[in-house]
Amino acid sequence: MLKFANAKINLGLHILSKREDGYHELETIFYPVKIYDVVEILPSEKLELKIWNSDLIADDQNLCLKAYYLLKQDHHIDPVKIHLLKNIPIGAGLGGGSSDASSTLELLNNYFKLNLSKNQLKSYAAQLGADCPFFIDNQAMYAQGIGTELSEIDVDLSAYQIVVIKPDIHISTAEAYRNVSPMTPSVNLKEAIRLPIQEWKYQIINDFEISLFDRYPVIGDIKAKLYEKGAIYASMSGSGSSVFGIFENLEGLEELNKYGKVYLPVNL
Ligand SMILES: C[C@](O)(CO)[C@H](O)COP(=O)(O)OP(=O)(O)OC[C@H]1O[C@@H](n2ccc(N)nc2=O)[C@H](O)[C@@H]1O
Ligand SMILES: Nc1ncnc2c1ncn2[C@@H]1O[C@H](COP(=O)(O)OP(=O)(O)OP(=O)(O)O)[C@@H](O)[C@H]1O
Repeated sequence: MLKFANAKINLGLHILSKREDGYHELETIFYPVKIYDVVEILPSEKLELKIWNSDLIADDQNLCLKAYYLLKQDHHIDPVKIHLLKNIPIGAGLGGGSSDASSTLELLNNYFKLNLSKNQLKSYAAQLGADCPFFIDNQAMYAQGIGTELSEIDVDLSAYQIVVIKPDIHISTAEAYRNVSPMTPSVNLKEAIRLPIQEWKYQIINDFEISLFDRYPVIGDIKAKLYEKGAIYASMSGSGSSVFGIFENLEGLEELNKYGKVYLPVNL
């Protein structure tokens, strides 16, 4: 049994306050993008994880195994072999590990016929990471709280092409949060997203950009280059380091590969 685990981008990201537990209250809009890992579950005598195309260590800290152990606490599930083909860059703000975790929950739910509801799966996903529950819905969602309180929002970018550039910079999410200052947003994100996309440039902000562009100027350079190449809207995604641009067409973007790895949408 196999699942293509897509990535996500953040359309706007406001860090509102820091909580007692060290997490941050935020608001953001998650949007799925056509960059995929592949997760496969196979019958096995013993639990095993194999990873391709990545130097990730296949240990118990991997989110695919964390998802397995989490379900095993409550359900009788036999050992399986999990195959993971990585393509979503790590430390990119694209939710790759989170997507793999949620995809593993869904695959195990189907493989062992656990009949878990979407809400039950989202509850398990929230225990694996703040970005994980979104991937159970896997459609444009407005997120609050630490990122796990989700509500549908009407955003449709299917008429556009989303290009992602990943510079050779790994940013840990925790590090990014340690260096960001919560602030009261000057724009209502749910209203701004309803503006014509041509106006998003001035209204829809990722609060991580201020601190991270200062520490890694090349990320800001990539954003500027995407606009130079005709992006209607461009922004760093999540806690970085990747930057995405929304285009009407993909002509003339070859030069972007000197800034990092270019990820073009894959129409499966
Ligand atoms: C930056 C975003 O990608 C925006 O979508 C998410 O907030 C991050 O979600 P994530 O990678 O799933 O984050 P987690 O794995 O849950 O947490 C990693 C670390 O990020 C910090 N963290 C995460 C989410 C949040 N709302 N506040 C935080 O301060 C915490 O230090 C936490 O220990
Ligand atoms: N299956 C996995 N794929 C990628 N990273 C994983 C996985 N399992 C555990 N990790 C760990 O999770 C951390 C973050 O992974 P992930 O790719 O989700 O972060 P990200 O790209 O920064 O996304 P975001 O910050 O938006 O959640 C990495 O440090 C990695 O070591």
